[in-house]
Amino acid sequence: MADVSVNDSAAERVGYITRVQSFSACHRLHSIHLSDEENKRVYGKCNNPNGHGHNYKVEVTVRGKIDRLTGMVMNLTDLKKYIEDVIMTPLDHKNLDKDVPYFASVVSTTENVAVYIWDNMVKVLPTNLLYEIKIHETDKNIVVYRGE
Ligand SMILES: Nc1nc2c(c(=O)[nH]1)N=C([C@H](O)[C@H](O)COP(=O)(O)OP(=O)(O)OP(=O)(O)O)CN2
Ligand SMILES: [Zn+2]
Repeated sequence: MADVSVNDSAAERVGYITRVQSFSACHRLHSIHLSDEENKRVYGKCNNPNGHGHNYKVEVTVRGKIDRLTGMVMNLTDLKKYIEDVIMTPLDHKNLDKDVPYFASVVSTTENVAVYIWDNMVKVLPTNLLYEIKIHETDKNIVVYRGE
């Protein structure tokens, strides 16, 4: 009798799975490549030396074959652990510009936060699995990075 517990379709199925994680951090938009005047003009209120905070919401999406035996693209419990190591430990309740060495020379826009998370997530995930980092900086400001 056929084993009905596995997906025995001949076609290979590809799935996208996402885990959402929130973290809180403060920052100031300030580029070391611009003068003080240019920084004020480009970043406006976000260049205020006192900085400001966000409750960031990050969506980490992986894309891959749905394993016929396990029924998973990858185990979400493993993804949760990677997110803890790559996002929560270095970024949560931190001053991005002062506490995260990467942002000493890279301006902490949400685009660059997404690149930072991407670059560190690809180091720990199985090859070619990471598909997208989406960050909700505020309810209205959303950034997507796909490694391009
Ligand atoms: N391309 C980018 N532009 C801006 C970024 C960024 O990361 N990438 N960041 C900021 C500021 O840091 C700040 O987050 C924006 O704050 P604000 O405009 O106040 O946010 P809202 O749009 O949600 O505020 P509302 O006043 O409710 O519209 C600026 N630009
Ligand atoms: Zn900001």
